[in-house]
Amino acid sequence: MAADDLSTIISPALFKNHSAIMLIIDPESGDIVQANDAAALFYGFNVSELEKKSIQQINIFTNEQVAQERAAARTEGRNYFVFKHRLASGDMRTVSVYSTPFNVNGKTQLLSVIHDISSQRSLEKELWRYQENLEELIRIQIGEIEKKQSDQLLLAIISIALLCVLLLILSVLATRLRRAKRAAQQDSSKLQAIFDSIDDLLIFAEPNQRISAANKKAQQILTAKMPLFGRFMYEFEVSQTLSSDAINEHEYKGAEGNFWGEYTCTKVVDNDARHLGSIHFIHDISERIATRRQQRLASTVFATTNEGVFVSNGKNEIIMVNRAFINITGYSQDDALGKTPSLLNSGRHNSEFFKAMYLQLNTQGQWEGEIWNRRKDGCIYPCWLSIAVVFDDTKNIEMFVAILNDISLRKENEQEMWLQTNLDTLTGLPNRQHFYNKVDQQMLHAQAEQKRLAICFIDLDRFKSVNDTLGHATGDLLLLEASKRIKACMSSGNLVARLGGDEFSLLLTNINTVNQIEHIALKVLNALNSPFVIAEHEVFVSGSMGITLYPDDGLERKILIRNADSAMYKAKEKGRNCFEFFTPGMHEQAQARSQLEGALHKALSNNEFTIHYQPIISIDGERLGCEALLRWYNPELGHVSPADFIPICEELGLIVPIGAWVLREACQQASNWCCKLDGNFFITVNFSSVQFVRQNVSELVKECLAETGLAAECLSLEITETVLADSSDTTLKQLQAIRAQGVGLAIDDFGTGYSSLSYLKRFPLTKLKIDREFIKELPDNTEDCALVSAIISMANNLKLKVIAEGVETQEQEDFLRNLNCDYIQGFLYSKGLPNDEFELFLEANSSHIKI
Ligand SMILES: Nc1nc2c(ncn2[C@@H]2O[C@H](COP(=O)(O)O[C@H]3[C@@H](O)[C@H](n4cnc5c(=O)[nH]c(N)nc54)O[C@@H]3COP(=O)(O)O)[C@@H](O)[C@H]2O)c(=O)[nH]1
Repeated sequence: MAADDLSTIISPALFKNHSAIMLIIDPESGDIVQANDAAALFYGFNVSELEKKSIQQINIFTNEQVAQERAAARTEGRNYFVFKHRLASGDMRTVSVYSTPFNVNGKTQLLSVIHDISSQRSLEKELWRYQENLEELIRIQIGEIEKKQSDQLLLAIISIALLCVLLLILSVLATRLRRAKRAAQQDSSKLQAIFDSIDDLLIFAEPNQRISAANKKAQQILTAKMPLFGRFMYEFEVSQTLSSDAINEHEYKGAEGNFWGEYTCTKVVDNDARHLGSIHFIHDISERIATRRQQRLASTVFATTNEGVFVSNGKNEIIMVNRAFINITGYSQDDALGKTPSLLNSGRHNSEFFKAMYLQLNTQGQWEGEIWNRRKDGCIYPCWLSIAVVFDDTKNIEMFVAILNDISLRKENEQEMWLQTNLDTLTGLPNRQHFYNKVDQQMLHAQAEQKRLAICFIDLDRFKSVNDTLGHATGDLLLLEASKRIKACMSSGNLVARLGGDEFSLLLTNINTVNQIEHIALKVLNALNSPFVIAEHEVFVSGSMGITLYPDDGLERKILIRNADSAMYKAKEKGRNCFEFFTPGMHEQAQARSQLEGALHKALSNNEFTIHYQPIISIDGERLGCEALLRWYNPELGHVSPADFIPICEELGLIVPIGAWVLREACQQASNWCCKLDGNFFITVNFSSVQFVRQNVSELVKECLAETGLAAECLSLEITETVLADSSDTTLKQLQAIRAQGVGLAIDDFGTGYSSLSYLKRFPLTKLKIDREFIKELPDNTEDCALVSAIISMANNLKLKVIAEGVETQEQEDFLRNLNCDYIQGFLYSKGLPNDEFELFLEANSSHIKI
């Protein structure tokens, strides 16, 4: 390493005045940069002359000789060189030169210290010459001595010498052989090292393809730990397409599975052109082949996938689109290339949307989401877009790869599914599930906003009758119309749902005052109370509404729903067509109803029913009959009025078995009494419209008459107008079949339902019962008087017998007698009586009766 500058080696003064010959030489040019006084003295030039010369002008060695000397010094481990320098006088001097490098302004220079070793060399030569002479002299003397030795000894010596020479030659030969062998081994190792450093498979195979040499890579790849030598090249070929002299791509069997190689084969021949074998060179291209396959696969996928793919460059200009992209967007390749993806912009998303998208692409390298795009034809469609950013080595965006899926169909299906799950198919209103979800959602909102909600349950009054009598199709139309009316009463933000059957519910939000709720409730009830014209029928229904408030009445949806239900039942109890706000007591009532329902299910099998018989007496007192009235006594509930439990039996369908039981029992009793009164007796049995819809009443009647032996003429069925309102042929046929048996048909509660005079003509009726509502205020209420009078006169015209029920006073009886009413039924004579009591009544009154 060079010293920093000359002064670190020697001071300028010391250099100048030192007795040693010193030169500073530029090693690149050989120029003598500086010489000291001792140098000037030695070379015979003054200092300035010396400093204009180059060392080559002084050193008489040629460049080759200088190089040889440098090499000799290196080999001998010398730190000096021996050169021959020419002096100004022309004399030659053998010098030893010690050179030390140092830096001047970053440039290396040499400080050379020169010793004149000419005299030392000549002395050495002299000494050598003397030595040689001495040795020669000794050799001559020895030769003379030897000459004097005997011939035998000479011969022996010669023999031994010859032997030694021979041994020497042999040993030299052996040494040379060893060296040659070692050299050969070294050469072989070097060659092997070179071969092994090659990262491809290099195999030498004999003409018969037998492998005789291979590099490390070939060994590793082809057989791993097993020896490769002795195996044949063809053992590793997968196909027989190996070409002997062309670069080709082939598949090979490797130790760890097949691999692909680029194959080259070179024939090796000797000087006589004899084929010695071949060098097989295999470059592993498995990765290239895999990449190529992947690229092929990717381009096939790109071309054939159903997902639209487009690629844009760093400037976001589209540079590639696939077929699916063209199909989805309607833009051809020419339309799209060079444009930015804003070509697809639908205008549905604001700039914030795209800002967020590109921010995520820049920071996270990918974005995906739902987006609305516009096709070339202008149509807007939803897609699922996935964009991936490809960054270059300097982390700049090189391209965007976007995959576009048209999800219109999926959306439609989702929408369809959503509709099916959340909307009522008949009315299109939100269904129960959707309503519950909305309640949950609005409760959270109301809680956060400190607002009040109202949940209103609406049950259509008498809907069941309409459904049972006019049929389900009409019932459906009624529900549809009712839903429209309710909806029309709602302001935005409020929700109407159909919970099922004839139950609707309202979710009123942003409620500030109870008045607001009452206003809406009245509006809805009024809308429902107006007549409906459904399939040419004028139908009258109304609504009963239960209202509960959040958070006042409960904090949980389940509780609020239960409250609204209880309040709705209360409204029903209060006479329908009204609304009720929930009160805590209602819950107990709802529980009571549930208890009632449970008990009703077991009442028949528990023999809890009995029948009371209420006398019906002809106005002239000559004929006697009775109405069978069902009574229920439950050990826990006590006596329950039929007005309470019959509607529930109808709702639950229990009226069918219970009604059949009543008919059988009544016929049985009436059969006895008929016998006693010699056939001059009749009994009326109530039948609900539900019974006509759910069973064949005519058949039931036939069976009961047959079983009990009651004459058909002694039996009348009391049916309500709802039975007649059923326009279906089945009911009519049943009624005709009943009449055909000789059984009478009385229309009950006339004037309260869908009173239509056409019923009276159309159906084979025999009696008409005026409802006690019209009798109650006789004879004071002139309107009722006129009505009852008209009903009796009309019935007379139609040849129908008239029974006035609910007659409690003599005045009422007198009024009815004057109108020629046929029969009287009411507390004036008797309430409904148990079996034995009715028999007593019969006994007491039969003497008045004409037999
Ligand atoms: N489908 C069936 N319905 C039945 C059956 N048994 C009874 N019912 C119906 O239940 C309703 C209530 O009946 P009930 O409480 O028995 O009342 C009846 C009479 O007690 C009552 N009535 C009779 N006279 C008077 C009276 O002077 N004043 C007065 N306040 N009430 C009186 O009227 C009821 C009979 O009415 P109706 O049937 O319309 O003739 C009732 O609708 C029954 O029909 C059954 O087995 N099946």
